Amino acid sequence: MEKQVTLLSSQLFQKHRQVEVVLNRSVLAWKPVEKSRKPCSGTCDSVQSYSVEVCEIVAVRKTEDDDQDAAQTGKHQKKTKQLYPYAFTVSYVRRTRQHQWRCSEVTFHCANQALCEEWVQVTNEQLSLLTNRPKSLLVYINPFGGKRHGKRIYEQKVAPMFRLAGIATTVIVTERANHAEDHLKTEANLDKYDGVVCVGGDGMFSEVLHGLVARTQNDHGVDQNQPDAELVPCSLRIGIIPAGSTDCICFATVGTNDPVTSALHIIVGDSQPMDVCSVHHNDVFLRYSVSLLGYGFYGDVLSDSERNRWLGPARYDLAGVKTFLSHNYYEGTVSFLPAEDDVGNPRDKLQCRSGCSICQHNRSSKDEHGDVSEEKEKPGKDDSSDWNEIHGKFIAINAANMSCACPRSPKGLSPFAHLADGNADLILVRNCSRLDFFKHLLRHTNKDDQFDHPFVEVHRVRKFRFEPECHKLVSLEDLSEPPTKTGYSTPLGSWSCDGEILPEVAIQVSVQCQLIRLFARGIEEQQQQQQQCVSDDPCTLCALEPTTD
Ligand SMILES: CCCCCCCCCCCCC/C=C/[C@@H](O)[C@H](COP(=O)(O)O)NC(=O)CCCCCCCCCCCCCCC
Ligand SMILES: Nc1ncnc2c1ncn2[C@@H]1O[C@H](COP(=O)(O)OP(=O)(O)O)[C@@H](O)[C@H]1O
Ligand SMILES: [Ca+2]
Repeated sequence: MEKQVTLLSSQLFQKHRQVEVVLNRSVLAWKPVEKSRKPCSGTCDSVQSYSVEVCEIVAVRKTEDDDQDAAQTGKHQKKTKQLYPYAFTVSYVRRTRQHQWRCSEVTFHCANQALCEEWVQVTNEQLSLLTNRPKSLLVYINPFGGKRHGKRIYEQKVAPMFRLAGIATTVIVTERANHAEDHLKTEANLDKYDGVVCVGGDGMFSEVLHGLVARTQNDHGVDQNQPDAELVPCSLRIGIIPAGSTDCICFATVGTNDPVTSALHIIVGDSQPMDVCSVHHNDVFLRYSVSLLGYGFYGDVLSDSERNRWLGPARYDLAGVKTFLSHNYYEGTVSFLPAEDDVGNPRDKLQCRSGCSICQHNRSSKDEHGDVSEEKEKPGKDDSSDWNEIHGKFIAINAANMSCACPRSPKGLSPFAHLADGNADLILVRNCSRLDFFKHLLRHTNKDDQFDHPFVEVHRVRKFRFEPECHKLVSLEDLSEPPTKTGYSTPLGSWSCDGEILPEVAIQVSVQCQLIRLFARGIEEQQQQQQQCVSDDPCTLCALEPTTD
């Protein structure tokens, strides 16, 4: 282990007490010089010593007089200011409950100006060594996503933090659907940026995904229409500021749908690789999917919800109840190529968490530059002989490329699916009674296993195909127009692809391992959250107020 060299160590003043403050390359720590009179009285037996990892410092700056005046009104404070007239403030990530992050501040007062400036300078030097942090971002805001708060959320909660962290931004408020996608495909000068941020829901994320992936393939001469084309990974990371209706891509990669938490993950420069499903109809590229490809129930919910967009997120609940009551099923054939044996299975109870070993296992198949290494080329399962085929009548066919955890279903459609393992979980719900289907749906909201029903099966797959049984029904040619997002369901049903209706029902899907990266780190284990107890003010582990003198 690298020996930690102390870069700075001083006795400073914080909250009217003297503290020993130490900075090394990875940690900023401080503790009262006198033995703390009031140790944390919670269960964590933490003494009053605090530490913040340098990689979780948002900014350090000289504290302006105005800030000090506002904070210091009492007699003690005035005395502090006389004795220690110079001060600097460190803003840092503090973990609160349920994976939420907040930006906390601590101010240290110094007796002399040179010392204060040295602290600001040396800490800033350490921050500038963190090369994974974005310096310049291209931001797209959908002003009509979710409850239509996107612009306000960005301006009030996110922009001030980006400014604090010294991140330059170009902000585009979209004026129409596909504005962000078109801009990314053709106009945007991407060399200027370290990442792209979307403010909105899964649909807005999908626009940025399509824009970036298409641009990258174009730049490298890769034809997206070729189902077997080796797609080139995108170099820019994508950040999501959740302001949509479902926000499952944000929720499943960060652990919460909170704009401030997402902004902090962007600022600290997190990186989470993600699989992307490519969807083709014959040899024509249709769309990419990151969250849910759903046929039958979820396709019908989406088709129906589109006509009630004005309802905001509640449109899905209304459409959900209507679709549930109509109780349609669809006949067809699903064929799939199973995942390799060593990547777990959808019921193994191994949740994808920050630093997930199953996803790491696959990371070795793509190096940092996205080149394909031997591992990927090794002879694996043969595409032709290992395909399985299932014919049946299905209420729902869902391909979850990741858990799809969201506020409606905190464990998600497939709780043990992985963000970056190169596979998707294919869930088949066969025709069953309304009551049985209701029981299955209800299990998405509690701890019970939603796959533990005789009419449900689930497979981890690398590729799959679907062919509807259309000969008994109206053929596609008889329909005057293809199914559109304007909302009607056809006798054949339709696929919802991350919240967009696909124009075809017969599709071929292939999981593209780690095609993109997000400004996220996957959901942190509870333990990872608790490690920071000593740095919290107040101590979040004990949920106590800070012990002030
Ligand atoms: C009985 C309660 C059952 C609750 C079941 C909840 C399951 C929720 C799984 C959600 C998976 C979400 C996957 C993500 C999809 C998104 O990409 C996509 C686009 O998002 P965006 O609008 O933010 O752009 N969103 C969606 O497709 C929305 C899916 C929402 C489905 C809600 C279904 C509600 C079902 C209610 C049934 C109630 C039966 C009541 C009987 C009396
Ligand atoms: N300015 C705009 N006007 C209308 N539609 C837009 C605009 N910007 C983006 N969209 C579209 O709105 C749809 C929904 O956006 P999203 O942000 O996902 O919200 P929600 O989660 O409520 O569906 C997306 O399909 C996107 O293409
Ligand atoms: Ca996956």
